This record gives sequence, C-alpha cells and structure tokens, in this order.
Amino acid sequence: MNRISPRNIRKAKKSFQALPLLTLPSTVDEEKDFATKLRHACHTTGFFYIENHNISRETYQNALNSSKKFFDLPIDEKMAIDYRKSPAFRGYMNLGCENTAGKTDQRDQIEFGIEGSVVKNESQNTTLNQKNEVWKRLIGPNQWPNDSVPSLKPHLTKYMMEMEVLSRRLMELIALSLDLPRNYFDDTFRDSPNVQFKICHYPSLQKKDDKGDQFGVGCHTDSGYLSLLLQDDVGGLQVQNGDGDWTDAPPLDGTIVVNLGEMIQLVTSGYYLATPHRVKNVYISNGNSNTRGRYSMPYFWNPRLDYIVSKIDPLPNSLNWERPKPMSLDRTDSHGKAGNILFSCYGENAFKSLARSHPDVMKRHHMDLLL
Ligand SMILES: O=C(O)CCC(=O)C(=O)O
Ligand SMILES: [Fe+2]
Repeated sequence: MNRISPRNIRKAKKSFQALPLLTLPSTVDEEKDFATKLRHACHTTGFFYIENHNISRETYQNALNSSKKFFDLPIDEKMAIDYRKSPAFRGYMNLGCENTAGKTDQRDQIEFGIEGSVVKNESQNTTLNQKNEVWKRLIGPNQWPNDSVPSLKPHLTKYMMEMEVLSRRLMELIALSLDLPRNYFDDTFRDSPNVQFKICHYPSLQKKDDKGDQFGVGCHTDSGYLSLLLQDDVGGLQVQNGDGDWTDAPPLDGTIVVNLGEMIQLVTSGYYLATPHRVKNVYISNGNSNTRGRYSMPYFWNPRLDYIVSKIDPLPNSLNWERPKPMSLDRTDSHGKAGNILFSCYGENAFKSLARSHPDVMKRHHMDLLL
C-alpha cells in the first residue's frame, strides 16, 4: 500500500482561520440543517464550538470550583493520589510528569476514567501479562481526594454523567452528518466506553514579557473519537490549520470546544479530521504562578477498549471531498510523533498513547512490556 507522510496528510487539510460555532438542534426538525453544518465543520476543521449542549452552568462551575480547591492544596496532599500508584494511569500528575514528543509539558493534572477493578490473570492471580491484552491494564479504580476535597468526587461524577449523555447525542448527530443511520455508532460505544477525563492546570508564566515557547501541552492529535473541552476564561488553546499555521481557540462563555480524534479520522477514511492542537502557557497578572493559571476539563469519548476499528466502507457517495483524499491513514501524527502506527484494536492505541507520555508508570507497573 502506498503511504503518504503525515506532513502531506496535513497539507491535504483545508485551511481555516477561525473555528465555527454550532448550535445543537433542540428538535428533530432542526437536525437536518445541523447535520450539514456539522459535516462541513468536521470535514474542514475538525475543531468547533458548540452551544445548546445541555450541560448546566451549575454542573460545570461546581466541577471547576472543586477542581481548583484540589490544585490549591499543598503538594504533599496532592501527591497522596499520585498517578504513579495506578497501573491504569489515574490520579494526580505533578508538573514535569508528562511529555509530548519528548518535551516536558508545563501543566499538572488529575486523570480519571471509568470506575473498574484491576483485571487479574485468572490462573496466577497476578496482574495480566499477555501482551496482546494490553488494554485490560487500563481498567481500574479512580483515585479520589475524598479527605482533602470531599466535593470533588460528587461534582466530577455529575459532570461526567452529563458529558456521557452529550457524547452519545453528538455521535448520533455525527452519524446523521455522514448520511448514516443515527444508531450507526451504538456498537462502538456499547457497555463501557473508555472515557478519559482530566482536569488540567496550566500555571501562569512567571513574567509578563515571558513570550517564549512554553507549552502546557505540545502539538498533538487526540487518539479517540471525540474530545469535549470546557475551558475557563484565560485562553491559550491553539489549533493548527492545513497550512501549518496556528489559530487561537479563545474561551467563549457557555460553549464547549469539540475536536475529533485519530479513530474517527480512521473510520471515515480521512473524511473527518483529527486536527493538531496545543496549549500555550500565558501570563496572568493577578496570579501567584504556583497555584493560579488556566484550568480546563477535557473529556475524551472513546470506544470500548476491545473495539476493533472498522472503516465505514464504502463511505456514502453523497459525501463530497473539499480537499484531496489522503492515500493512506494507517499512520498519523500522534502526540507530535510522526509515523505513529494505528492498531486495529482501539485499546491498544489507547495504551500506547499513555505509555509514551508516562514512562514512570511503565517502569513501575508494566516493566514486562519494556523488556
Ligand atoms: O486544555 C486544553 O485546552 C486542551 C488539552 C488537550 O488538548 C489534551 O489534553 O489533549
Ligand atoms: Fe488534545
């Protein structure tokens, strides 16, 4: 099979200057018109804002406020839920723990997923060692700071429940936008989809004139289907267009930023785009650089871990290409690394993506995979 380089796949993407704002339909009558707009946004930018999303202000403000309380705690209290204790990469990640394409990210964060129990190897009662079931290692419990910030668990659990409803609705609308039956993606997300949910804190730059090139997270594409981002009013998120230029995705009150991941790019044979993005740290004048900064809540809506990715084949003829078709999509730019191979099993991609960014967890819990 012919391969084109990730650089050329990027070139094949159409340029954009600003990101669209879409109003989710309230009635079935509004869906057709919405689906056309959604198709255009997913095909040309892969990144857009939504309003009328039904996530209540109370729900997301509570989630954000409780999260800020956590980040304001002394470091030893935050480290009580250190993510390195978790084979499933869950918990608090201090500054310096994460990298994108080998460069340290300037953010700290708490990682959550679906509540589960560590999967054991039945015969030996030890942690799994079959390399081909590597995705089972992502199943496990969350770490909650129940003693230090008791409100965090109920507030984030409520937020995640509302985001699940929104994600399922968006997948239904995405199916319609591709001229597919509205339940087309139901099987992909049945039982327990691999939700990843994070609260990120991007510390302020130290000085006003510190323009620099300090990134909270470097240029990357997300690995799943949908990423739904709630950001505070600080800003710093940037999106790369088809010419390689960067467009700001500033905060718009009451909206959620949606972007598409590598899996949906793959299943649509590149008709929909997984768009590269990054976050720049900014200077906040009233901030103490240790505790204040930008806060964001990215929610990643991913397939169930054992889902074998299968392309929509053929893509409906009604989908017009407004840019050249990519010749191959079995490799993409992922987490800033060119030539990232995509496995057919979604869970393997998910594990690999975390493994790359978090070598400490690999050394502590998954040494057998490194040998
Ligand atoms: O915090 C943000 O604005 C974006 C975060 C992001 O892109 C990610 O964690 O994948
Ligand atoms: Fe991202």
